[in-house]
Amino acid sequence: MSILAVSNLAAGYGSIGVLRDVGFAIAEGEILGVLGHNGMGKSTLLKALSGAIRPSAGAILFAGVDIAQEPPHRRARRGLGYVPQGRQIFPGLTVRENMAFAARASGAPLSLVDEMIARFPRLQPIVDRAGGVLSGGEQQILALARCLCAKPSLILLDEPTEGIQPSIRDEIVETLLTLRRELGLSILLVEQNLKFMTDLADRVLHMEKGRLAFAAPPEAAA
Ligand SMILES: Nc1ncnc2c1ncn2[C@@H]1O[C@H](COP(=O)(O)OP(=O)(O)OP(=O)(O)O)[C@@H](O)[C@H]1O
Repeated sequence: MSILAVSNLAAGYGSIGVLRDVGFAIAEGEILGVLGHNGMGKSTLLKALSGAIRPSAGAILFAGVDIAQEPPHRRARRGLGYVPQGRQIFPGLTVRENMAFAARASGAPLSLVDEMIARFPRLQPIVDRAGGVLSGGEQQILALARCLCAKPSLILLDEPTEGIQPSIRDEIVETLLTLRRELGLSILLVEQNLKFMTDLADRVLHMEKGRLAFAAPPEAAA
C-alpha cells in the first residue's frame, strides 16, 4: 500500500504557478529520490506536501486520507515529517531542547529524544550545546534527529547533504537505512548529491519545470 499518493498537484506562490499536474506514489518503506536542476520546483514540491504552501489543485493522500488542504501541524501530527533546506533549528535552545520540543509538539513520547540521541552518536557530546553554535553538519543531523522525535512514518528531506562533509553524509545514509529497516520509515529525498542519492534511493524521479518528467533507477540517474 502507498504511504503517499499524489495526483494532479498544482502549487506556487501567489499568481506564480510552479508545480503542474504532479503525480506519483511512495510505497511504505520506500526511499524515493527527486532530482532536478536549480529552480525546477523540487523545494516547492516538498513545501506543498508539508503544508508550508497550500496547493491550488490536486490530491495528497497520506495513509489514505487527503491532506492537501490541511495546515502543516495537522499533517505533522499524522506522521509527515519535514526537514526543510536551511534546517531551521532553534538557535537559542540546546540540542536536547530542540528535540524535546519536537516530541512534545507532536505528542510523541519524550523517550524518543534519548533513542534518537543514541542513534546519532555525533549528537551525544553536544546535547547541551545551543543549536546556534553547531557546525553546518551538526545542525543537519540535529534537524533530522529532531524531525524523527515526532515519530514520522514519512519524512521529506530537502537537500540534507548541502554543505556537509562526506563522513557525516555517510553516517546519515547508514542511520536512515537502519531506520527504514527497523521502523519501516519512508523517505522522499530531494538532493543534488548523486552519490548520496545513489546510496539511498530505491527509485528516482526527475523534476523539470514543475513536472515530474521521467523515472529512472539511481544508477541511470548518476
Ligand atoms: N517564496 C517564493 N516566492 C516566489 N517564487 C518562489 C518562491 N520560492 C521559490 N520560488 C520560485 O519557484 C521556482 C521553483 O523554486 P524551487 O525552490 O522549488 O526550486 P528547486 O528545484 O528546489 O531549486 P534549488 O535546487 O535551487 O533549491 C523558482 O523559479 C523560484 O524562483
